[in-house]
Amino acid sequence: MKEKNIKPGFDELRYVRRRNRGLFWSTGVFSFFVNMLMLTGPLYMMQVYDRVLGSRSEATLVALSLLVVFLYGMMGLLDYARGRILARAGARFQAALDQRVFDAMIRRSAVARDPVAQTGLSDLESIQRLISSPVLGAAFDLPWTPVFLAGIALFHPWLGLLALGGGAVLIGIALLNQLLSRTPLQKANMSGHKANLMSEEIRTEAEMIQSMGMRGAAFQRWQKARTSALKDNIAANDTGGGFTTLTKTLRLFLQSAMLGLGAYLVLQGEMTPGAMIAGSILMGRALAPIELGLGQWPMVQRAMKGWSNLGELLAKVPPEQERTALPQPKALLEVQGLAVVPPGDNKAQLRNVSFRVQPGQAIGVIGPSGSGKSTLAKALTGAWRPAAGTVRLDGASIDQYAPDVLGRHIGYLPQRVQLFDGTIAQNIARLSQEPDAGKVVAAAKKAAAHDMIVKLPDGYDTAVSSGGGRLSGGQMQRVALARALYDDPVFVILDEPNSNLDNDGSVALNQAIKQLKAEGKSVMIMAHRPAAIQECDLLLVIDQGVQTAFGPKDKVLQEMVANHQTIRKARAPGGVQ
Ligand SMILES: Nc1ncnc2c1ncn2[C@@H]1O[C@H](COP(=O)(O)OP(=O)(O)OP(=O)(O)O)[C@@H](O)[C@H]1O
Repeated sequence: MKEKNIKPGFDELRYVRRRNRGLFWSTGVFSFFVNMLMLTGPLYMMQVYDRVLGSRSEATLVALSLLVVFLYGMMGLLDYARGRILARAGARFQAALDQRVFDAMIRRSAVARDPVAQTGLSDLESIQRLISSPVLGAAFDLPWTPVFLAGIALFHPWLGLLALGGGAVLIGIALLNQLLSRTPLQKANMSGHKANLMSEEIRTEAEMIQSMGMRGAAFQRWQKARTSALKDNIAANDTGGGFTTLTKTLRLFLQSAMLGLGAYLVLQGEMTPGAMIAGSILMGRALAPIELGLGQWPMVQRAMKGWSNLGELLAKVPPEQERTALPQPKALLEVQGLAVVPPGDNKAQLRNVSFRVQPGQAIGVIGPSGSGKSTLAKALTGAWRPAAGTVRLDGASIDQYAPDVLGRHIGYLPQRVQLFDGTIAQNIARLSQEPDAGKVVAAAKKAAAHDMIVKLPDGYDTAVSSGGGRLSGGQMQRVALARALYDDPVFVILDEPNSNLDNDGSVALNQAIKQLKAEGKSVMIMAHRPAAIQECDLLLVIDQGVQTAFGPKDKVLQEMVANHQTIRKARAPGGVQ
């Protein structure tokens, strides 16, 4: 099958699995020889009991023993090689899909709150772990179970019957185990995942928890989640553990039963003692893969769930189409009839918004809290997809740009600034491992952050964390502004850019906006404070998700003042009620 004909979802997983076919075939061939060599033990026993002990020949014993050492050595080597092949098959499977799953997780999480998007990478890892584990080796051994059972029947039909009956009971137990332990295991996995997420959240918010005296409450919350995860885990263990013990006990019993029945047949003169011992060993070998699989069932179950989650996730998020590269756009933004529904919500928080920004213009977006300003910013950056209407940059709708390319054209300073673990330079260069120093410094200078950064002990190489590390709120905001201006975007969206800035910071910000305008770029500023819209030419007013005014700033402000006065007069004594 050609790569382009693959349907997104399970087909992609199967395709990658098929690409490992060569490795699986060699595992199969190795398994054939390993299982053939498994006969070494039983055959040796037969020879020792029936030949050596009968003939009392020490030379035969020595020769047989040397042969056995060689054969076991070969078996060990082949088994080891098989393990190495499977480890590589698992790693290859993961490497072939990690970028695709990573992208799908991010793209899905940006548009919906979907549980399958939360666990994508760990689902992929659970499949990799299963492929690399001895359980998959055991799966390759499983086809040999009936062969070994048939081999036992060759010693004596009664022994064969016992082996067959025992094998059937064990397979029945395995099926019952799958049926009964699936739900508890899935529940345990889910509650464990929830508890881990919570502890991660508590860890990242440690400072706030400490400063607000929330440690006890946070512990209780986490403890509740952990207790429920432990309870689910114990329930799953009780079910799975019961089956594992049952299998082990039954296997031991069957091996002894085989000896007992064998001894009876020897007494009847129907079999040799060597065959009796060999039958018992073969029985153990035949049932070993079932026992191993049952013991590791949580891993199998986790991988199966991972496979179904991943298939669902990839089906929901098809790979991105290759887009024809567009030339560097002009800073012309046109929004027409835009409506936005936030991910996980079913109500539009922004409706029928239309405006146009020309190169060299700055537009202010004002409106009360919760009116939809940040929602507009997220739609313009392409993070949230419009439910209706269009957003065009230089004539092309923004989905015609590859997301990474659009990210370079549109700089974005979010309302809630978050940095990433790394240096300031890496953060400004949007996580590039080898930041272009020239571009980083240029962006920092534009954002009036350069002087502040070089005053830090390690300058641009100062390590910061998601919460900012040693940076103050205002310093973080300046670094984030530099990040927004990195690589010369043509359109810059600043969501409450001066919320943490002092007077100097605000002046520097306005200077940066002026410079961007002079370069023919355009800027959008979401603001509460008048100082932030000083450099704006246009004003867009949003109230409860609806555009109530748009036009030149002074005209819109005059209208607002006039409306305000009309309302005041109307409310004043003698006014129209
Ligand atoms: N992820 C989300 N899921 C559901 N609703 C959301 C989400 N984000 C925002 N909203 C809702 O959308 C509406 C607009 O929120 P938005 O953040 O755009 O307001 P804003 O104008 O930026 O407010 P502020 O001035 O306080 O920053 C609010 O009612 C908010 O509850």
